[in-house]
Amino acid sequence: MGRYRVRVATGNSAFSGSNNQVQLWLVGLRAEVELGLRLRPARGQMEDFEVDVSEDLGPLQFVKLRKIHLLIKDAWFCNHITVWVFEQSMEEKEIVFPCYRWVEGDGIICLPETTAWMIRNESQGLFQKHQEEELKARRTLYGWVSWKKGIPLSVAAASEKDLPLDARFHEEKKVDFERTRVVGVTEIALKRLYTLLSSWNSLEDFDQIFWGGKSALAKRVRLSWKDDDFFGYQFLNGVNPTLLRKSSSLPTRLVIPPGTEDLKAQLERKLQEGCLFEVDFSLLAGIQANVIQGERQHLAAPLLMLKMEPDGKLLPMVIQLQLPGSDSPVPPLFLPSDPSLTWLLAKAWVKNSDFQLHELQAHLLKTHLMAEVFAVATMRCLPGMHPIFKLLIPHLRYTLEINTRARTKLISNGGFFDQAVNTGGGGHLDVLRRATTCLTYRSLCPPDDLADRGLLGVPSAFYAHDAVRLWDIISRYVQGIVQLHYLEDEVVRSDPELQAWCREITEIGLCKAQERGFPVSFQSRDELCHFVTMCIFTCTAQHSAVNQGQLDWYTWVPNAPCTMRQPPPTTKDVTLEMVMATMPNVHQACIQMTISWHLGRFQPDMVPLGHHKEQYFSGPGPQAVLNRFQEDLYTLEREIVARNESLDLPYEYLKPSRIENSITI
Ligand SMILES: CCCCC/C=C\C[C@@H](/C=C/C=C\CCCCCCC(=O)O)OO
Ligand SMILES: [Fe+2]
Repeated sequence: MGRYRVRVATGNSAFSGSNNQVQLWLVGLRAEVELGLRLRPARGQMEDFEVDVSEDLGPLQFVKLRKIHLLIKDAWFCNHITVWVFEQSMEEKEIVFPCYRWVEGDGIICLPETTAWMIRNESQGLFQKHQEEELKARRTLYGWVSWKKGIPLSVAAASEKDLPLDARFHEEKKVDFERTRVVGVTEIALKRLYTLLSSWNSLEDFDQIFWGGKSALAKRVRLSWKDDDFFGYQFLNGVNPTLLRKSSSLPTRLVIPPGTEDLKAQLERKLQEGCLFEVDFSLLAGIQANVIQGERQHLAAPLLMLKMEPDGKLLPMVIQLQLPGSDSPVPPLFLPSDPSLTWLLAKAWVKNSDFQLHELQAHLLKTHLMAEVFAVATMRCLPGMHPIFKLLIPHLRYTLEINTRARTKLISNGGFFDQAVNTGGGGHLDVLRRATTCLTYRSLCPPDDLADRGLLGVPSAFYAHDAVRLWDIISRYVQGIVQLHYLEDEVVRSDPELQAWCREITEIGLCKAQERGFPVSFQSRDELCHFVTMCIFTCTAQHSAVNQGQLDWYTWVPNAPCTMRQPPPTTKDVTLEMVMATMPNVHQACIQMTISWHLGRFQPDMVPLGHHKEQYFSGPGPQAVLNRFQEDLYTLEREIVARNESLDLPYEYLKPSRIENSITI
C-alpha cells in the first residue's frame, strides 16, 4: 500500500498523441492494480497524476498499458512511463519503464522496469514469461527474406508500407524525404529542358547542369578533378577509402610490356621504399554491362598503382584497365606521361569502377545491408529489457525503411542502377554477390582492416586515423555498458538470448558467414564487446565515411562517372570526342547529380552519434558511461577541427558532430 505518482511521457513527433483513452496498471511482485485512469496522451507532453493504492504491490516490475478506442484507432507514441513510490518511512523512489514505441490497437502492452534484466532470475519467472511473449510477437513482425540469392538476408517487406510502424520514418523524416525526392525529380526535368538545345561536346558542358555546386568541396572537385594528386587523395580520404592497400609485391596481373622496363624499375624501387600502393578492381572482371535505352554500356576491371610521396601526396604511377587475358595477353598500361586526354580517360575509367565498388560494396553491402541484418536479428532475438538491445536500438533507427526504399528505388528493376549505371541491369547484383563472398569480419573492424591494408600510421590517411580513434571510443562505451551487466565471462556464455542473437546474425542473416570469420557464439565479454563495437561503428562512423562524400565527390560527374558508354581505350590516341562519347550523357549525369545530392545531403532531423534522447537505461552507472562516451567524442571533435585547420582539404566525414547515430539515408 502507498501513494504513487505516475508520469506518462508522449513522443514529440507529429501525430504522437492520441485521441484514444489509455488505461494503466501497476504490476508488483506481490500484486497488480488497475489505476482506473482514462487519459488522452498529448504530443510532446508529460502528464502526471497521483494515486493511493491500498494493496501491497511489492516492488514494481511492470507497467501495463492499453489504448481504448471507441470508434477511431489513433496510434500513440509512448516515450516512457515513470513512477515515483512514496512508502511509509521510505524516501521517494523513482522507477522508469521505457517504451519508445507506437501503441496501436487495443492489446495490453507490458513495460518492464529498466533494471529488470539484472533481477530477472529472482523474480518468479515473471520477466522470463514476458520476454518469451515479446519475442514471439517480434518474430511475427520482423521476418527474414532472401531478396536476391547470394547476398545477406533482408527484412520481409515488399515496400516501406509493409514494415512495422516502429520501423517506419517518423512524420518529419518522411515529409523531408518525399519533398527531396520531388525536388530532385523536378531538377532533372528542368535540366533536361535547359540542355535540350545546348551542346554536349566538351567537359565544360557539364557546367550546364552543375547548378552552383551543392557543397564547397564539390566546387573544388570541379576545379581540381584532373590533377593527379587530387585523384590519388580520393583513395585515402574521399568517399571510398576502403580499397587502397599497401603493396607487398608487384601484382601478378601487372604484366609489364616490352620497352617499359624503367616503369618496372620505378615500381620496384617504390616497393622497396615501402611507399607503393594499389587499388585493384578485379571484382568487376567479367561483370555483364548494362544496356540503357538500347545503348550498350561498358565496364573495366582496372588496377591502379600509386606512390606515397614524402609530403603525404598519393600519386598515380600506372593504370591497367583490363586483366591480362587470352584476347589481350599484355593489356596496355596508361601513364601520367601519356597525352593528357588519354591519361584523363584512363583515370575516369578508374573512378567509374570505384563508383561501382563504392556504392555496392562499401556503402550498400558493408554498411546498409550489414546494419539491416543487425536490426532484424536484434528485433527477433533480444527482448526490450536486454542490455544489448538497449545499447544497439538507438543505432538501428530508420535503417529498415531506408534499405527497403533502396531495394525498390535504386537497385530494383528500373531503378537508378538500371537507369544510369553501367553495372545496372543485373550486373550490380553479381557485384553484390561477389562482394558478399569476400565480406570478412576483419574488414568491418578498422584496427584489423587498416592493419591488413597497411594504412595504420600513414600521416595523410585521415580516414584511417579518425576511424581508429572512433573505434577505440566506441569500444570503451560498449565495454562500459557490458561490464555493468556481465560481471564475468560465464554470464556471457550462459545468456541464451545473446547467443541466439549471435547465431541469427552469422548463420541466418549473413548466410553462414562463420567461414568469413564471423562468430557463432560469444565466449567472453571481450568477444562480445568487439562484435558490438563493430555493429555500432558500422551503423554510425563507417556509414558516415562512405555516405556523406557522395555530395562532395559525385555531383561533379566527370570526377566519378556513374556509367561509361564506350569501351575502355586500347591505344593512346584518345580524342575529346571519344571522352565525351564515353562519359555519361546529359540525362544520366543529371540522375547521378540528383541521387548523389539526395543521399549525401545533411539530414535535417539527424541525431549525432551518442546523443540520442531515448533513455533505455537508468541509474548512475549507464549514465556515467554515456557521459564519458560523449566527452570522448567531444575531445575527438576538437582534435579533428584543429587538425583540419592546417589542411588544404579538411577531412570532415568522421567528425563526431557529423556522424549520424544510425543509418537513415
Ligand atoms: C547512388 C547509388 C546508391 C546505391 C545504394 C547504396 C546505398 C543505399 C542508399 C539508400 C538509398 C535509399 C533510398 C533512396 C531512394 C532515392 C530515390 C530518388 C528518386 C526516385 O524517387 O525515383 O544509401 O544512401
Ligand atoms: Fe547511405
